[in-house]
Amino acid sequence: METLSESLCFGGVQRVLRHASAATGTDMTFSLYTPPRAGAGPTPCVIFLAGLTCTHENATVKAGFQRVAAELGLAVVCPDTSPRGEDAPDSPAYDLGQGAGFYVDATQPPWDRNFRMFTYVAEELPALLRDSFGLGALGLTGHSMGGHGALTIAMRRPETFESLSAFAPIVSPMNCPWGRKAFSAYLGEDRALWARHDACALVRELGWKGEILVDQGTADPFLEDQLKTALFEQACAEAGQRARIRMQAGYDHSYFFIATFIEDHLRHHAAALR
Ligand SMILES: N[C@@H](CCC(=O)N[C@@H](CSC=O)C(=O)NCC(=O)O)C(=O)O
Repeated sequence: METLSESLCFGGVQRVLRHASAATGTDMTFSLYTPPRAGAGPTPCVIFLAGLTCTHENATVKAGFQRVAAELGLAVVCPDTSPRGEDAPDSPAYDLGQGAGFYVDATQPPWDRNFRMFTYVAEELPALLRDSFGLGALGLTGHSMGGHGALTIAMRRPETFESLSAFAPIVSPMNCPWGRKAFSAYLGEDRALWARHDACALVRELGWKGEILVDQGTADPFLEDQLKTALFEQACAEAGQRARIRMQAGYDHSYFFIATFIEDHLRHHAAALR
C-alpha cells in the first residue's frame, strides 16, 4: 500500500492511497478520509462510488463530505471507477472502458481480464478497509453510474453493507443507452446476467433490508433518457421496499447537487451504521 498524499482536514486525515488489486490485476487508487473522533469500536465507513469519467478525485475534492464526516465520526472512501493504465483495455468513448467500469465483473473479451469492479467493491475493498485500516460497518452510496453500483452491489451483498443511498442513480441500466452499451460490451447479450446488475430488477427480486435514500435533481439533463428515477419509484412501490426518493427541484447532475445533499446522506448512513 502506497500513500500518495496525506492532508489534515477538519481535524481528520484525507489520504490518497494506491495498492495492487487482485480483482482487477492493476494498481487501484482510492481516497480515504478518517475522522478525528474515535468512537467505541471500529470506525464506520461510507464508500462513495463515482460516475462516468470520474476517478477517486471527483468526490474527494467536490462533494464536500469531510466536515460532516468529521462531526459524525465516519470514514469515507472514494474508489476509482475502473482499472486504468496501458495494460488494461480502453475505448475512445467516455462511457465505455477506463472511467466507465459500471461496477460489473465483465465476462466478455477484452474486458474480462481487468474489468472486475463488482468484485473489487463488494469483496476486495471491504476486506482491505477492515484488515489494513481497522474500519467497521460499511455503507454504500454513489452518483449516477456509481449510484447504480451502490444500489446493485448493496442489494446483492447485504451481509457486507449496512446502509444504502444514491445520488441521481442510473436505476435501470437494462433500459437506458448508457447501460445497454456497457452491458453489451462487458456482459454480452445474456439478459438474465444483465438483470443481476439492474436496481429495478433487484429491488423486486431481493430488496434491501433498510430504507434507501435517493436524491434526484429535476433539472438533471440525464433524468429522462438515462436515469429514469420513476422506474425505481414504481419498482419500490410494487416490491414494498422502504425508500425515500426525493425529487429536488431545479438541481442538475453536478457535484454542486451532491454537495448540497451529502450531509443528509451521511446522516442517513451514520444512523444505520451505529
Ligand atoms: N461527458 C459526458 C458526461 C460526463 C458526466 O457528466 N459525468 C458525470 C457522471 S455521469 C454518470 O455516471 C460526472 O460525475 N462527471 C464528473 C464531474 O466531476 O462532474 C457528457 O458530456 O455527456
